[in-house]
Amino acid sequence: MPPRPPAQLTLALLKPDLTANSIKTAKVFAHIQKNEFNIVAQKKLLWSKRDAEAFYGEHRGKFFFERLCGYMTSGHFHALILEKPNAIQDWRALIGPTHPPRARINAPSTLRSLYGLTDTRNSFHGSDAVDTAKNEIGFFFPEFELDRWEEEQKHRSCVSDTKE
Ligand SMILES: Nc1nc2c(ncn2[C@@H]2O[C@H](COP(=O)(O)OP(=O)(O)OP(=O)(O)O)[C@@H](O)[C@H]2O)c(=O)[nH]1
Ligand SMILES: Nc1ncnc2c1ncn2[C@@H]1O[C@H](COP(=O)(O)OP(=O)(O)O)[C@@H](O)[C@H]1O
Ligand SMILES: [Mg+2]
Repeated sequence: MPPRPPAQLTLALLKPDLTANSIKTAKVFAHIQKNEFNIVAQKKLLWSKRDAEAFYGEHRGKFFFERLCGYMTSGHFHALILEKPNAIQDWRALIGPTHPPRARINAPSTLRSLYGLTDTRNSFHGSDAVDTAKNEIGFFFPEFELDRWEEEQKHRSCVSDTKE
């Protein structure tokens, strides 16, 4: 049996438009389970404008920054830590390209094509790299012990290696 690739964590958001619709939210959690993501932690929260501007600081000054912050403070939303091998890449692939109208043409089975409304109101977020994921997990889950999780991964891979 080939050794199981190491697990990875990513930060996922189900944005306010989606979270406001409990039927669509339930369908998205079913997609998460079907795609074998383990939900390591989750919380439902409401952002202040300050929170939104801090999280999306890389986009300050872009034409859509104000509408993005307005959107992200328009209601409660779910933040999740998802775990699986290649979690970052797999979650980005599942949610699809940033702009739902284009996703409906180029990536019709992705979550943003299925549930996204407009370029800004695209219903999902996923960390775009390992360092981003680490920062974003710390932003939403400062209480999560990332170092301890990484130690546990090392231990799991040692145990599975000795079983080979
Ligand atoms: N490059 C550029 N694109 C723009 C600008 N204004 C709007 N857009 C794009 O056109 C899309 C639709 O613009 P709007 O009609 O204002 O926004 P909307 O349809 O309410 O959709 P969102 O605001 O994106 O939720 C935006 O999502 C942007 O992608 C702009 O000033 N410059
Ligand atoms: N051209 C755009 N027009 C409207 N909103 C945008 C545009 N580009 C990005 N956004 C909004 O800003 C968020 C962050 O942008 P970005 O990091 O580039 O995309 P992603 O969320 O796919 O990583 C997007 O999820 C979307 O809500
Ligand atoms: Mg991004």
